[in-house]
Amino acid sequence: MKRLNADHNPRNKDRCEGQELSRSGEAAPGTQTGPTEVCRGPAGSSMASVAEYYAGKSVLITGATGFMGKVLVEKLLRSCPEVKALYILVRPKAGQSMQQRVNDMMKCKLFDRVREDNPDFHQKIVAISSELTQPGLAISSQDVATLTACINVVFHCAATIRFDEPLKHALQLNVIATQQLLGLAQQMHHLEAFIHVSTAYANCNRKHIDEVVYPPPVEPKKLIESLEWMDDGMVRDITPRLIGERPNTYTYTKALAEYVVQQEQDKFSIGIIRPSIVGASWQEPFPGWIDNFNGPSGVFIAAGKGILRTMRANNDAVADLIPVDVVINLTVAAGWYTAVHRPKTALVYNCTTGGINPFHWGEIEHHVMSSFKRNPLDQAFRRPNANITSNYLINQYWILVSHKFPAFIYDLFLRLSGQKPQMMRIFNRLHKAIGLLEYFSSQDWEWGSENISMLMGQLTPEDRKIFNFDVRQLNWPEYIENYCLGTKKYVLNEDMSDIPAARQHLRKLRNIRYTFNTLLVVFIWRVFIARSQMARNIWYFVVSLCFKFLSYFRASSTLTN
Ligand SMILES: CCCCCCCCCCCCCCCCCCCC(=O)SCCNC(=O)CCNC(=O)[C@H](O)C(C)(C)COP(=O)(O)OP(=O)(O)OC[C@H]1O[C@@H](n2cnc3c(N)ncnc32)[C@H](O)[C@@H]1OP(=O)(O)O
Ligand SMILES: NC(=O)C1=CN([C@@H]2O[C@H](COP(=O)(O)OP(=O)(O)OC[C@H]3O[C@@H](n4cnc5c(N)ncnc54)[C@H](OP(=O)(O)O)[C@@H]3O)[C@@H](O)[C@H]2O)C=CC1
Repeated sequence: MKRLNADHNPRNKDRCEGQELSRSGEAAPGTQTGPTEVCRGPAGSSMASVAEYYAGKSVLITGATGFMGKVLVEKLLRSCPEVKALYILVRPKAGQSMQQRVNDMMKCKLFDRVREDNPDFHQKIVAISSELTQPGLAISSQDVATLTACINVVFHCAATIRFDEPLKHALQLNVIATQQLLGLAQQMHHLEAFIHVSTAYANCNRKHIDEVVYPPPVEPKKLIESLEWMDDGMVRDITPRLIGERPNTYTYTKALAEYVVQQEQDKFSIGIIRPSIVGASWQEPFPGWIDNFNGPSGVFIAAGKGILRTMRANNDAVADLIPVDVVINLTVAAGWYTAVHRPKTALVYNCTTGGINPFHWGEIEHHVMSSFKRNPLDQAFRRPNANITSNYLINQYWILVSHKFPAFIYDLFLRLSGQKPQMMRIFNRLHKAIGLLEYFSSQDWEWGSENISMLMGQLTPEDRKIFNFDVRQLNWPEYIENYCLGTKKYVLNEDMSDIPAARQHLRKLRNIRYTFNTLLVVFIWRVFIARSQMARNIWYFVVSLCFKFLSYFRASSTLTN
């Protein structure tokens, strides 16, 4: 297995150095001039603003139907209205044709602001049928000809982000499809920038992660060749050995993908975006937009519904959440910078919050819980009251008491009333999902961010507002509040006017709990205390001790007064 030497990947900052941001958030003076020796030299439009650059350009986007891809499409259409066309690679899925899927996507609320500005925005979107796991990405030769003739910028967002993906499939999509897309990009006559979306956790086996492509855990070509002849069982058996310290095939294959992208840096200008845990939008197109259960969103929802009551996480570890609009603003700006300044080597951007505006899992827990108490989700199973702990045994205890026991009682009730039990099944799925997330919520990482600072320094003051990725301005409590409301409105499609009824439901649940606790005390009394002389003696002893303490404290407080 050939291993690459880290020294062969000199740090980007040495070659394309920018200036650090001043504390006020403004770029230091003089940063408008792009780096010189480190770049191929600015292209003709070097002084153009971001929107001016994209005017008249044709852009190719993979993963446009996904969470981040949709936000990217929306942002380009809204903030770069003169963009010529957005070519999106889409596959038919779940019985829907490619075109149906694109039509549905454009009807989505996310596009309301674009629709207001330009009701004909759909004319700029050109859907190309493509299944990324197929040879040649399953793009027709006619479409290949169109793309190679007109594309100026490529944004590669598509990936499998599942943490339980079998290695072969993750490799096929995250690495081989990326290689194929790079092959297509090489044929593009007018390509100015190739932007690859990676993850900040691609190198989560390291504690400090700089903005460099690290040597891959294995030479991708060799791994692809080896896995080709192995059956699924064999691959499953060797996967833990291959991924080593990484927690899943996702982070492993994303690390390999970065390497295959970097290998092409001599052929065209490349940018690699590494977001951390992408959450709901902060500001754009409106606060709190989110459309899936991935990452923390599913955890927040499960906690808001009163299903999740305990989870293993470190209260003091940094929760490196990054709003989706911040990631997309940075991505669009990086596309502009890469095309205009043409850096000689692939520039990596660690798009994270931890080093700049840290917030911790303990604080997230507090704000999520208080937000869902103020604005409850509909039909909660129990009152939202989740706690995180880093202690394995304490977590197991609460799983038993607060998850399994209520699930058992509820399923018993369902069975007795002739319905199908379901709660235990829901908890089993939830435990599997949170088990896969615990790795990320139990520790923290440090990320370098020199290229982010450099990029911010390159933007005009106006572009810094339009493509804002300065997370120092992020107010976490406000963001978390909007995030929780966003899960209610956009993921669960719950009506905000039903909040009073949801609050009433929580009051009902509280009363049920009080009644249940009272009945439990009476039951314990009847079974143990009323029936056994010894239990009664212990009970009287404890009660008299309490009285003695009380009268002692009362007497001593009267004396001191
Ligand atoms: C205690 C409360 C207070 C909160 C404070 C503490 C919070 C700690 C949170 C910690 C979060 C840490 C997050 C770390 C993330 C690291 C990110 C690395 C960054 C990235 O680059 S990748 C993006 C992240 N990727 C993911 O999150 C994917 C993870 N998901 C999976 O791998 C699979 O979905 C999973 C979990 C294995 C489940 O697989 P499966 O059982 O096969 O289910 P499906 O995925 O097919 O889903 C079926 C169906 O269910 C919906 N769904 C999924 N998850 C949930 C959920 N949690 N709750 C409810 N419903 C859920 C899913 O949307 C599907 O619905 P369909 O309608 O599409 O069928
Ligand atoms: N979400 C997060 O927290 C983070 C995400 N990232 C990275 O951001 C990128 C986007 O992630 P996100 O938007 O959240 O992911 P999603 O799962 O929401 O979107 C994935 C996209 O890839 C497409 N895709 C998947 N498989 C295929 C295929 N075989 N052929 C064609 N298209 C396919 C999906 O299309 P379809 O709709 O047809 O399934 C979808 O458009 C990824 O590269 C991910 O690694 C990085 C850090 C964090």
